[in-house]
Amino acid sequence: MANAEQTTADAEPVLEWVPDAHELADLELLLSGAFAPLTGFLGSADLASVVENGRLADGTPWPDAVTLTVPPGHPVSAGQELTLRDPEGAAVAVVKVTERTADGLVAGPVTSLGAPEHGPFARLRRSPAEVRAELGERPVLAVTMRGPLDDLGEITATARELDAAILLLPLAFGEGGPAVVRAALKARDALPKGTAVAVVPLAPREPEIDLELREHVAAAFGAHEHMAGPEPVTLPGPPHRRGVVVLFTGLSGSGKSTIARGLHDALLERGGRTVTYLDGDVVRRLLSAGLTFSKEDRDLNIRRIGFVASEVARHGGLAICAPIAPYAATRDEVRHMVEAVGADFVLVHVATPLAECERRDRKGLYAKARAGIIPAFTGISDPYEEPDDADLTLDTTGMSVDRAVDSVLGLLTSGGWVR
Ligand SMILES: Nc1ncnc2c1ncn2[C@@H]1O[C@H](COP(=O)(O)OS(=O)(=O)O)[C@@H](OP(=O)(O)O)[C@H]1O
Ligand SMILES: Nc1ncnc2c1ncn2[C@@H]1O[C@H](COP(=O)(O)OP(=O)(O)O)[C@@H](O)[C@H]1O
Repeated sequence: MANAEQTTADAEPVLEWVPDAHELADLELLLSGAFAPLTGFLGSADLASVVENGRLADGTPWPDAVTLTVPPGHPVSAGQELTLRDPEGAAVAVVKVTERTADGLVAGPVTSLGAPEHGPFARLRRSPAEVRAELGERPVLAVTMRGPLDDLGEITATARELDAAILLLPLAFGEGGPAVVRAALKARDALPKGTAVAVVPLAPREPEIDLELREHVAAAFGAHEHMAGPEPVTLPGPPHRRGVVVLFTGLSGSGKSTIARGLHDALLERGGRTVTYLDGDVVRRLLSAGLTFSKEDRDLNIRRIGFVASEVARHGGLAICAPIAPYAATRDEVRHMVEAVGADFVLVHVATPLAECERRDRKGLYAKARAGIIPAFTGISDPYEEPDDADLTLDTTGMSVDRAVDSVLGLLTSGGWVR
């Protein structure tokens, strides 16, 4: 992440940070006025009060912790300005930091550096003030939705009773966001003329808080009445249609690439799934060219592999990767990346013991590592954190390659990913 301290020509340090997707969505709502009366990220007093009794420290009702976390190692402190960037690097806002806590909280009012210009349905992301002006003096019935509306008749009848204009507020966040907006546009066409739509990037919270927050947002958009649309029923597709990433992890020489290649071939022979094998050598030559075997570079290598694999899985593909991936936290990051795109993550630990890997020493690397010619060699002079969350653990000592491949295929078949 490009979170750093940059230096401008006059040597003034520019403090910047890339918030996560949830924080960026909250930021947009703070800037647009949809989170009124909030004008910035909460400090510790407000936070404690909100958590304790659903009110800000001054007693104003507010249901949720709208906060920004910047790791304690970042140089920002109270009294400074922090520029917030989106993941593409565009500066979106400045926080005038009023408080910085030891556990990472950064609080303070935010100022916009320009409205979001792109993203699906950007033109429908209008501010509450714009929408209120458009709807004029009539009472407004706001309907917040996270999925399709199932009872347009009820909405029409309520609006008629109140003599109100209807405002659909699709709460678009993450992968499913565009589908919610499409559902709102479809509903608009079936509702009385004059029904308006404004997209609200409200990240979901736990149900009660979500509902309270929706009330606040609806009120900011000028609603006199608020209806919460039904919760979407999300039926994940069957596993053989879902994307899946199979990550082999283990020491050098444990058998990861041999089994991964065998699995790739077996899946192509069966057919029925699109398969991508991110070969370790190819990755190190292209995607991760120039990276070393330091902890930072190994982590970056694994994140890059995880990113590409999750893009494959996003579109329903099956991705196989076989790096050493020695660190548990980084493997976990990949799991989250994959799950975030609605795909499944399968971890195979090729747990062939070091002694056997060293005995095989296919590339002569262990001998060089022992001789100190290759520094920081996994298992010899660099750590390997054994997984405790593997879906399958294979010690290939005395095992044929076919049997190893069959056990992985068996796992994928029993999980329904392969038929
Ligand atoms: N210092 C050190 N430690 C471990 N491995 C080393 C090192 N230097 C080079 N090699 C060779 O690089 C291969 C491992 O690369 P990976 O990309 O899988 O490693 S990592 O996941 O980023 O840790 C690994 O290949 P495999 O044997 O296929 O695992 C080694 O051949
Ligand atoms: N059951 C098995 N599964 C995988 N590899 C095995 C097995 N039995 C012996 N081997 C041998 O072990 C070596 C593993 O090397 P490789 O697949 O390159 O490991 P890695 O990718 O983990 O570094 C190969 O020479 C392979 O033929």
